[in-house]
Amino acid sequence: MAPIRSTTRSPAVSIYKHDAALDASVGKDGIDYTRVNLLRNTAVAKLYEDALRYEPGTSISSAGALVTSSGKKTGRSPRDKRIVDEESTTEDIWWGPVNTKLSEHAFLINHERAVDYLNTRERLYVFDGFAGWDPKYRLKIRVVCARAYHSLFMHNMLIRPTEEELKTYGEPDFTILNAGAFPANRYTTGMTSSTSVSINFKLRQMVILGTEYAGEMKKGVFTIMHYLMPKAGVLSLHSSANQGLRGDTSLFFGLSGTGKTTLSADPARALIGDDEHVWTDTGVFNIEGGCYAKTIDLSAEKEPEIFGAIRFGSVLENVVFDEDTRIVDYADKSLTENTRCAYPIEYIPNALIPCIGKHPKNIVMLTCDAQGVLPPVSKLTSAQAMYHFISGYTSKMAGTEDGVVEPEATFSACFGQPFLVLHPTQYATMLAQKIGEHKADVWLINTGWNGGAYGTGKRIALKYSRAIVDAIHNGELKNAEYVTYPIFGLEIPKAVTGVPAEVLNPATAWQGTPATFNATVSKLAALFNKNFAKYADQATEDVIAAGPKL
Ligand SMILES: Nc1ncnc2c1ncn2[C@@H]1O[C@H](COP(=O)(O)OP(=O)(O)OP(=O)(O)O)[C@@H](O)[C@H]1O
Ligand SMILES: O=C([O-])CC(=O)C(=O)O
Ligand SMILES: [Ca+2]
Ligand SMILES: [Mn+2]
Repeated sequence: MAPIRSTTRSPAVSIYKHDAALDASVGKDGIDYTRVNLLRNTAVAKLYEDALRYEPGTSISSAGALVTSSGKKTGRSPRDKRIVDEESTTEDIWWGPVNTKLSEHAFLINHERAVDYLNTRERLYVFDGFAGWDPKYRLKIRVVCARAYHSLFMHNMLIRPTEEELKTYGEPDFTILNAGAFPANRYTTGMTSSTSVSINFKLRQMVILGTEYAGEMKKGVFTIMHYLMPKAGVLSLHSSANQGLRGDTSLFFGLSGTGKTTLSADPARALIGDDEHVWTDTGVFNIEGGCYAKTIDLSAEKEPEIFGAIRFGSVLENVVFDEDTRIVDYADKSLTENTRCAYPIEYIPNALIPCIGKHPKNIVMLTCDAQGVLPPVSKLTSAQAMYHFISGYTSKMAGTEDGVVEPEATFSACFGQPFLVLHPTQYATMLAQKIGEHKADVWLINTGWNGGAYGTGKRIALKYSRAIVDAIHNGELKNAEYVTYPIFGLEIPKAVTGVPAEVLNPATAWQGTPATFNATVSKLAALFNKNFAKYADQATEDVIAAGPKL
């Protein structure tokens, strides 16, 4: 294997300014690229063989997917995420709720720990890929890791280079050093546990210690894009996207578990991407080359596209299967509720490749309301759209984040607070401008509870949420009659084809007493108001007025 370091740099990246002096030092990322057993962009079959041979807990499912174990951590660890405080970015970063400072020195300690671990492995995997389908904004991402599982995961999730692109790849723009099987030193200044996920924008590196959950790499790339894209004047989004036959694009925003992946896989529409996009002056592009679907309770009947994407090449995490038949039991939550599958986007039959769409016509904000009081669908004014985007209300579902065991009301700005690098209002301002310019319609869909709160009511049927999405796409809802939902001031359609009318209004759907209903509405409205108070000094009058009125 030839050394993969070279001094050439492909011209694809125009938005990321490289400093020659800094590049020279970054080039020395500590990894010995001349070593033996350095496996770069290795064949999928070979990664299967290595994972099966060297990584305990690895199997092949009856469908041919690689079943892997992510070890102790089966979800992300947001409390262990750090961003390096250094002069070139410190003024830009939204320090506070999600971005915690790490000193440059502490980063170097973590970095050295990761490098020493990686360099002393028997085998080392390198995957060179891209983030971003639009060549103008594309980043070259290198992933260095010790597990074949992690390399295959990123092979699926990043955009896979052609042979030609690999030959001329040159230096990466960003490198992820994943030494997840090895812990951070808890006595390093700034560490609060043995898990550490840290990003250094100056050195263009991310270091992972003490967690083997593969989603950290994927969401690390997203965090990097959430910094670089707005700096380049374009808007990064925690959303899925698809496109109808007439080229009409829809975005589906939503926090984890709200239905981005599920609802964007639609046989009538081409899939642009399931989780991370960027809205530019020319349209929308996917950041990723693959999808990462939740598989809990997955069935071929309800989610045929996703079920069918689970085959040779897919990485299936933390699922339980029958010892004899190797058939996966998707209902089994014994390892985690956050069971997942990562597959290349082309495993979805109607994926749009390259994954670039036109300007969005419809924008859906997904929320999974475990209180059961937000309507299954409502049409938002532009002020309401801003209010709900900045609020980012949902109930965190069990599993995706370490420590969450049952639905928990949360406000996650821009429907993706854990991944924001700049202040939420910076993304919101860009979104408002784009919605106005392209006259997109905005909808709020509650894919959560209906008829009562978590514990008494139940989650709204997927077929109803799909019928609502269809009614948005075929124009039925744009021309529907609406009633105003009190307190929240939301416009609810009186009828939607395929959905029982009583389900559409939380008041008529409610199975409990009117008193518990009113109390639940008031409780949630108060939570909204309390949360929004922190943005009040930055929001305009009409946006503030778009919130609930108690
Ligand atoms: N009415 C519904 N609408 C959408 N999804 C539903 C509904 N009812 C149940 N579900 C389930 O909820 C889950 C939605 O998860 P999905 O993978 O789409 O989340 P996501 O928004 O893509 O999150 P992440 O950002 O973590 O990937 C799926 O397991 C799906 O089967
Ligand atoms: O990052 C993950 O593990 C999955 C995901 O997409 C999210 O949480 O938004
Ligand atoms: Ca998803
Ligand atoms: Mn996501």
